[in-house]
Amino acid sequence: MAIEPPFFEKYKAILQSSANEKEKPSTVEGFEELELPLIDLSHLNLGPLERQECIEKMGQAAIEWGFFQIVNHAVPDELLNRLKQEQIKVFQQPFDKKSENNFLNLSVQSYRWGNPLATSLGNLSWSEALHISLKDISKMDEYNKLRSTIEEYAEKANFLAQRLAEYLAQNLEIKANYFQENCSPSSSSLRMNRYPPCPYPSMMFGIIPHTDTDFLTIVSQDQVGGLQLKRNGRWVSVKPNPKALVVNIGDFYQALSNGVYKSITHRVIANQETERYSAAYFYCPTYETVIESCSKPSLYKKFSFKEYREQIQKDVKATGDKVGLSQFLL
Ligand SMILES: O=C(O)CCC(=O)C(=O)O
Ligand SMILES: [Fe+2]
Repeated sequence: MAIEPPFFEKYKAILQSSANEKEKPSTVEGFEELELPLIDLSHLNLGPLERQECIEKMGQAAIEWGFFQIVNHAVPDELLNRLKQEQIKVFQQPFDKKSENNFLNLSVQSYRWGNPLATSLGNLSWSEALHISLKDISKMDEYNKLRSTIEEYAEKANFLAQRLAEYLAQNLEIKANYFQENCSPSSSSLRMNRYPPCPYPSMMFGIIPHTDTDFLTIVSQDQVGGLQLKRNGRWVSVKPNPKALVVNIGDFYQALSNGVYKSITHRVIANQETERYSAAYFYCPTYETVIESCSKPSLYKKFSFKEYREQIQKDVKATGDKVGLSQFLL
């Protein structure tokens, strides 16, 4: 039975009606490949000077790039490899099974593919994902070793995300226990992405341009590449580093830091030959948490995670896109 989602059937009409359009998404230019600022977390344990330098470097990357990569992050390679192997196994299931409502006993829409609301070439995406809200993890089926591996990974990722969020807070006027008070291991989520080879890499994305709805995201990616971020108005490719995890600032940290840290638009380009896997851990507060700028005058209205999500749902329905933080500008 076929494992691939029926991308072609779904996108056929858009592809045909756009066949003569000049306006194609710019997915295959010769993109510059850049190495993200590299933060060696082992420097945090060297001495007070090295520690301060490391924290400042992280803050500077969050200001100037909204992205950085970390090494010596204490998540064992063995665990990351195991997560990827389990991820491969689950995506190799037949499409009919993956798209069942109670697949793995997860909530509806945990398994996602393509862009269900796509109306034009610019918002077609050629990927599938398992988006797991970690509050649902205890009821998830084990399925090989998937659930227990996710549990193990989520614990490490949560610990790491909290530390990163707290170090970043030290450069700003954010209370030391802010994240401890507002985030819990079950308020975050893990999104496992699979990007199958795409026969139309010049016409569509792996994931369309977006910012992340969270404080920060930790991404583990394989060596295929394809992640791009918008930097100074241009798309640049992130050079994969087998030793590093990628970290990016999300909308909530941008709001909390009053625009100092940047939630940068990023995307994944499609690849004609090679399948790609990634896993993104979204470090989020509880739904009720109200996010408010840490300094005055505030750029943004205060909002709860719940309100933010509802606004996204409204905007996606109306415009096909999430709009995001600009909806909350004062
Ligand atoms: O696959 C990647 O490298 C990034 C994925 C991503 O941006 C996301 O899941 O939000
Ligand atoms: Fe993302």
